[in-house]
Amino acid sequence: MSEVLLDIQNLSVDYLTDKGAFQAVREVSFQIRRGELFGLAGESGCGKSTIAYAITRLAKPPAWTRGGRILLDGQDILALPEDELRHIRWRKIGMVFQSAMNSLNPLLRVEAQFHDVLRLHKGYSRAQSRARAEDMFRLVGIPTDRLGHYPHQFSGGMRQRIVIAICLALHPELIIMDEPTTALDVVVQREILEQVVDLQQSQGFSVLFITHDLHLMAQICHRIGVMLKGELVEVGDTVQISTAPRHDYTRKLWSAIPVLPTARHLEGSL
Ligand SMILES: Nc1ncnc2c1ncn2[C@@H]1O[C@H](COP(=O)(O)OP(=O)(O)OP(=O)(O)O)[C@@H](O)[C@H]1O
Repeated sequence: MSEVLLDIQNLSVDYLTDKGAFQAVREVSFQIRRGELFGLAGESGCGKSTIAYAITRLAKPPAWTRGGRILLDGQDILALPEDELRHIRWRKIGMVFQSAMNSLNPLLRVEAQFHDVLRLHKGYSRAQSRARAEDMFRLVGIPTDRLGHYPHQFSGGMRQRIVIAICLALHPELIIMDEPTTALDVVVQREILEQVVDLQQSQGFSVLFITHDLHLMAQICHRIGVMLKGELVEVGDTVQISTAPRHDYTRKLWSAIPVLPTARHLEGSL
């Protein structure tokens, strides 16, 4: 079994509102191993994104991480000073969110956006950034002569691939994908996720994949955690979660889906 990359221990996050503290995440613990695709499932509002933001420490008030530890490679992210955190964000943890394709700067050619990130985090020259950007474009299947184009010259699916490519350019150990393809049509969604699985296998990074779509999740993840109202009610191998769920709520989630999944059984590949 591979070593643990991310170890979340008893994580609790509140939102401090006028009416008092709302406990959005309560005592959640799970681990993600190196090279593992881990899915976090559960209905809207159960706390999935709150966990994603807590891991990156991008959560802003009124969110308040009340307790717990988030160890990345044994280092507690919650205890790090802000300047050290900046090194970890993007370099060690990459993020692709639902609206990521709109996070590209519309006024800058894509090549320049690669350079901004690579200069800032790796000190790359323009030529080094260009070479890395070309590699990344090849990796996500976009012709390299399109690096000089502006974001609006690409389709939504291609823009999302570009965001993934920029994220991968920094070689992160963990990529958090929060509903990364929800805004795209089903065919493009599938193509991108298949590509993420291929990239994950060739590059070896770990993924925390967040979606309300359990069916989709079961097709790409090795293990799945199921959340209900701020608590993690079940964690298991994808095959177990899809064929023999232990918790009533997991069964309920499956029964809400018309077809049973063909779970991707990747046990042993980790
Ligand atoms: N800024 C905020 N202030 C108060 N409550 C919030 C805030 N942000 C989120 N919440 C509440 O925290 C809970 C968890 O929200 P979160 O976005 O983490 O859920 P989620 O599972 O990711 O849902 P979705 O799939 O809809 O994004 C929800 O009940 C939400 O209403």
